[in-house]
Amino acid sequence: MIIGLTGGIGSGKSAVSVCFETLGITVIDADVVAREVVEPGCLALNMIADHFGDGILTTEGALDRAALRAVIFSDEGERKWLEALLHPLIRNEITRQLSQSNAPYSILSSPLLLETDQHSLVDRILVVDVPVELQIERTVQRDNNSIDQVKSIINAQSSRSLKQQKADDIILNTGTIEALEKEVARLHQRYLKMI
Ligand SMILES: CC(C)(COP(=O)(O)OP(=O)(O)OC[C@H]1O[C@@H](n2cnc3c(N)ncnc32)[C@H](O)[C@@H]1O)[C@@H](O)C(=O)NCCC(=O)NCCS
Ligand SMILES: Nc1ncnc2c1ncn2[C@@H]1O[C@H](COP(=O)(O)OP(=O)(O)OP(=O)(O)O)[C@@H](O)[C@H]1O
Repeated sequence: MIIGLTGGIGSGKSAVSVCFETLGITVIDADVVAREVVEPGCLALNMIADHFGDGILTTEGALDRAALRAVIFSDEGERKWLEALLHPLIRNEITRQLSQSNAPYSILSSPLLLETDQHSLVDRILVVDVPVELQIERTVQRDNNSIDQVKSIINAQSSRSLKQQKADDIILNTGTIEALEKEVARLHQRYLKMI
């Protein structure tokens, strides 16, 4: 069984993932996979440098993630171009990693589970949910980004209400990390019974 974990930027996917990993569950993180497919030497990185120019690379030849983030969240056309290149590669690598899991069930954590065809890889959808104001507050604190930058990323993602509609299970992450751990432990017991 594969559980798709989603939620907007800063909603708490990584925090939830840590709780599941502590319980022995394999978590594949689409953001981590997205980094793997653009490592130096990969064809995708060369294509990104051809398209955006060498200014999108660091002096060491790696992807300048902050520079690309600034470009794609201020220009929808460029974001679509990047997604068309990377999403098929990300999906292939996710599928490969999921097939190697030996855990009782696995989790695919992805901010774009519902926006991409990644949702077809999962059996259930778990949404980690917070009000947009808290999402912005936690992201600004974590990433040291401006409120406007975070808002432009949120605008590129599906709405809170659409995620709630598509969810089989919802974790409301407005409490403490301890409350989150308890909620994950409860869901874990439910999932084990479903296998
Ligand atoms: C633009 C990039 C280089 C910025 O890298 P950075 O290290 O600053 O951020 P990171 O990758 O950790 O992403 C942070 C968050 O941004 C949001 N985000 C990232 N890409 C997208 C996107 N295409 N659309 C909407 N939100 C996105 C997600 O909430 C994600 O969790 C990177 O996010 C990227 O390569 N994005 C395109 C690939 C993609 O769509 N990844 C999402 C997982 S499938
Ligand atoms: N219940 C909580 N109480 C306090 N802080 C929290 C809680 N849950 C998450 N956080 C903090 O909020 C920030 C965002 O959480 P997290 O990184 O897990 O979100 P995410 O959904 O993985 O984000 P992204 O989409 O950017 O990958 C982090 O700094 C995290 O430590």
